[in-house]
Amino acid sequence: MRKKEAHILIVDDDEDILFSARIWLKKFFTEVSCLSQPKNILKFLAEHQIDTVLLDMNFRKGFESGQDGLYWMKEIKTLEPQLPIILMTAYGEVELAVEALKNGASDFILKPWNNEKLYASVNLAVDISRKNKKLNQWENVSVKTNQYQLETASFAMQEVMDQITKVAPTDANILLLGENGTGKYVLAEHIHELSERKNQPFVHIDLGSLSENLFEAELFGYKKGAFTDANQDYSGKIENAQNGTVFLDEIANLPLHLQTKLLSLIQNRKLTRIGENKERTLDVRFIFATNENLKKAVSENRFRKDLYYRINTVELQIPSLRERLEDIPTLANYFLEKYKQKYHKSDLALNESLINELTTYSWPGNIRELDHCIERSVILSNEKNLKLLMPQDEESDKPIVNLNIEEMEEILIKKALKKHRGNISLAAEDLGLSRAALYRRMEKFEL
Ligand SMILES: Nc1ncnc2c1ncn2[C@@H]1O[C@H](COP(=O)(O)OP(=O)(O)OP(=O)(O)O)[C@@H](O)[C@H]1O
Repeated sequence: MRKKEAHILIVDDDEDILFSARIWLKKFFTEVSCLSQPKNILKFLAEHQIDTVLLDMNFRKGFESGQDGLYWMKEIKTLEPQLPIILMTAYGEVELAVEALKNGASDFILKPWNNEKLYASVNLAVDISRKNKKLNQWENVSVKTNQYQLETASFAMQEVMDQITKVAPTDANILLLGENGTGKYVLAEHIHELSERKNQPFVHIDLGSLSENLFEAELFGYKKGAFTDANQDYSGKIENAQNGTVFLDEIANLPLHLQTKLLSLIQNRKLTRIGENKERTLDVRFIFATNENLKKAVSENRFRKDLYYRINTVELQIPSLRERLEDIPTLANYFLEKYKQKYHKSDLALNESLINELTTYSWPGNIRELDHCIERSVILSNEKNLKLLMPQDEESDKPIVNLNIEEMEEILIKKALKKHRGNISLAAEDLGLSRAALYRRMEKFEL
């Protein structure tokens, strides 16, 4: 079995526990570190990218109240609020478990543990940690890509992957075009991993999920006093990617005046923070993405032509899922395996008729929608039989080729909004879109 790229930290004063947990977890995860003294946790976290912490609750003999563990958990949460922490104790009290979970523990394990359960708990925490890192768009994220299914049987996708292999090791700017959920982020991260910059930061900046008035400060940084709220010097996200890769997502959302500033930055490789005269030399590789038609944006003067030609040194069109139907079985099985493990339903399987059902749907939300569909189906199926819960779509049995995608998108969005009584978050989740992406579409269809 291929090990998952993740760094697990175990903190316990019992060397035997450290030894046996490490041996077991090393089978599944690439890196497992141990600390016997909790006072060293914060320094360790500051120096390493950790995905999950396994933390003992009692470090002092005679003090078995669990308060030590709760104290250290709070300390960790102050430094890294989203880092999943699994607490361990030999004293199985329900109250303690409840208190730990209430205080933000992602799970609670009793010693001596069952190895399978320990693995399942850590594995789930690692997945959550990755999700958090991705959601936290403004943090430096350095997760590896082997948690994805990148092999493809589709000719169109093979072409994309071939080009990626060629261009990834260079510093060429790359523009990834494709609908929402086609895997542009996944591919950007893959490109970074194939490049010489792989051990440097990979910084994802999503211009679709940020308010426009934060763009400049967040991208370029500022000097203390540059504007009312600038209480201290602040390095922008682009600067934070020094020596690494910046993935600038939803680039079409960048307003014209910042397009000019970005163009100058890409051309001159010099960055000036807001309110500063000093130029800082920048060494980063840029990857851009959008689901908009940039050529159209250029023709409508919403996007600078010179910037467009600067960012599309290599332009890759990522096919939608309905254009790569041959990948649906592999992707669906990949997600099924993931969720079988997560929800402890090892007997579920996809048969031919279920695969057929999957391939006759049009997947407007692409891989993200397929992912959610399989997760929902696993959760709601009984232990033995997988029942597919396809996205609600009366149109799904019509031949795909004759359908107008735009119209279908609109129908689906209306349905999702109706189903969830206008709740944007739930509708977006159901559709496999981000909230920002759903808002953009609602604007487009004037809903
Ligand atoms: N090759 C893949 N293997 C496994 N999961 C994938 C793959 N490609 C995409 N996914 C999953 O599908 C979802 C959408 O992928 P991603 O965020 O990369 O798409 P995107 O094109 O950047 O979407 P958006 O434009 O909405 O931001 C994610 O949950 C991602 O993990």
